Amino acid sequence: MTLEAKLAEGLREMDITLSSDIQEKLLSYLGLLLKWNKVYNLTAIREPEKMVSHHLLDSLSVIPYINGKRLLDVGSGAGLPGIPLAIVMPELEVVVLDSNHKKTTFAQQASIELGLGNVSVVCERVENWHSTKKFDMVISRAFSDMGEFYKLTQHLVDANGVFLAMKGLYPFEEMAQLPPEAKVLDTFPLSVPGLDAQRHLVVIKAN
Ligand SMILES: C[S@@+](CC[C@H](N)C(=O)[O-])C[C@H]1O[C@@H](n2cnc3c(N)ncnc32)[C@H](O)[C@@H]1O
Repeated sequence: MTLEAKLAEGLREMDITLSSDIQEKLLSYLGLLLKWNKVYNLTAIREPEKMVSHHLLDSLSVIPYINGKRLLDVGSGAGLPGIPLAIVMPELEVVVLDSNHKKTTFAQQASIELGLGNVSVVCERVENWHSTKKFDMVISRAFSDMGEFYKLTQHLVDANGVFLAMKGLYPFEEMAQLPPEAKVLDTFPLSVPGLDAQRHLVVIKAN
C-alpha cells in the first residue's frame, strides 16, 4: 500500500476529513523526516509506513480535544505532535519546543519548507523558557511522567488552560503521583489505526 493510501485509510477510520492538499503536506513532512533522519537520528521509527501510523495518525488522534488558540508542544523532538496538528489546524498557533538543537533545527527547517506560518520553534529547556503570552494548551508525547510534565510547564499555561499528556497504557501510577493541585479533568482512550497498543490522553488542570 502506498503511503498516500495508508494515510487516507487511517484518516477515514479516525473519521477525520482533510483536503488532498493537507494530506500531501502531512506526507511532505514525513518525507523531510525520513530524509533528515538518515543523518540526524531524529526518531527511532524508520519505516515510512510505521511513521504514518506512529507519528502522523498518533499525533492527529488528539484533534477532538484541541480547544483554544495557542498550543505549546513540549519535548516536541522532530515536531510531534505539534507539526502535524499545525498542518491540519492552520488557525491554531503552535509553538514546538525542545532542548535538543538538532531536533529544533529540523522542526524549524520543516516549518519553513512546508510554509507553516502558524508554527514557532524554540530551542530551550522548558523550565527555563518564559512566554509573555500564556498557552491554552500544553501538550506532550513521550516527554516525561505527568508529575514532571506538570511541574516543568505550569508557568506557561493560562489560568483557564489545560495540560494534555499523551500516554500509552492507562497511567494509574503517574496519576496517583500528581501533586494535589493538579486535577485530572478527564481521560480519553485514543484509537490509532495501525498502532497496536493502548493510547490515552489525560487532561489536567491546575486547581
Ligand atoms: C522521547 S523524545 C519525544 C519527542 C516527540 N514528542 C515524539 O513524540 O516523538 C523526548 C524529547 O524531550 C526533550 N526534552 C527532554 N527534557 C526536556 C526539557 N527539560 N525541556 C525541553 N525538552 C526536553 C528531548 O530533547 C527529546 O527530544
